[in-house]
Amino acid sequence: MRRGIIDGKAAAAQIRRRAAEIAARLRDDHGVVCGLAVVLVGEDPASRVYVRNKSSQTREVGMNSFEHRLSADASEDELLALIAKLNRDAAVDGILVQLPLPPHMSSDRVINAIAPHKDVDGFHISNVGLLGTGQRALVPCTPLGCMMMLKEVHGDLSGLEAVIVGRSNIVGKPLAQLLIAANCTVTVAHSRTRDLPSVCRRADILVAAVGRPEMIRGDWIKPGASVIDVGINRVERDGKFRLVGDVDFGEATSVAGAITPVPGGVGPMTIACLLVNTLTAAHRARNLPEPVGLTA
Ligand SMILES: Nc1nc2c(c(=O)[nH]1)N[C@@H](CN(C=O)c1ccc(C(=O)N[C@@H](CCC(=O)O)C(=O)O)cc1)CN2
Repeated sequence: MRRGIIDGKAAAAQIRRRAAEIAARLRDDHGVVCGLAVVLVGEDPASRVYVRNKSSQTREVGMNSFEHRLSADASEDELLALIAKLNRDAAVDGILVQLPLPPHMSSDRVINAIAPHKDVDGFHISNVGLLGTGQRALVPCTPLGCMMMLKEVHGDLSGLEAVIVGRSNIVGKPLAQLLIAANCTVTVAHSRTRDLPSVCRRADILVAAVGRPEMIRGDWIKPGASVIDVGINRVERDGKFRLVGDVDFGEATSVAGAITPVPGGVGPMTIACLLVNTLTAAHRARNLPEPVGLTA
């Protein structure tokens, strides 16, 4: 087991280097330039940053990036028409609609309109079902990044006790499926869990994905446990804004065996895994053998 602070930025950079090699091989050996379409609806400042980063990193690894922006008052039908066009576009291997969507749109309807084989977020109901039944799926990027980091720390996860705090569709639930598939014993805790601190203390792997700044305290952590902090919370301290996770990092570092920081932990891995999923989708669409050394 590797101990200490898990450097998500460095791990993501390494994945991008490997993604660039694979994209180059696709281009040189098969004449295919992979394409990722990213759709942003509205002007949410954080979403704009994430979309910009996704597009620039896509281009950096040698893939095509197609950015589509709709105004916040665009209709759901307009968005569905754009998705239908991208589904038909042979230059587009992956489609991603940045979340959250404005309140007048149904994210379920929108996500389920994406062709499942281009759903590089892994949110389409078909990919959710495939993952849940242990079949080949496109896997949501944040959970995929968490698994890569955990495998780097532990190697084999078999038999380990994992506690995930948070039951969202995009992190908690898919990560639970991946950890089960890796032979962990998995508990998904949430806001109604009784005596959350003692549930957390059971964990060899503790994942915090609740969106509550520094909720997980040092004395909730089993000594030596691996702590994966998925939270990204913007808080004001002494008149300045800063990012903190769902884990009290200062308290947790002296107890945990390994821990992801915020920023610089899970976040960068999310975007790197999007590139991985786009390459995976491009290989599967052409019945090419999937590249080795990319997934968890
Ligand atoms: N369609 C999707 N929408 C959203 C997803 C997603 O996976 N697919 N996840 C989040 C946002 N997100 C990617 O889209 C994302 C969030 C954070 C980071 C990141 O690198 N964070 C940095 C800090 C950045 C900052 O300064 O604000 C870090 O943790 O180091 C990347 C991607 C919701 N929407």
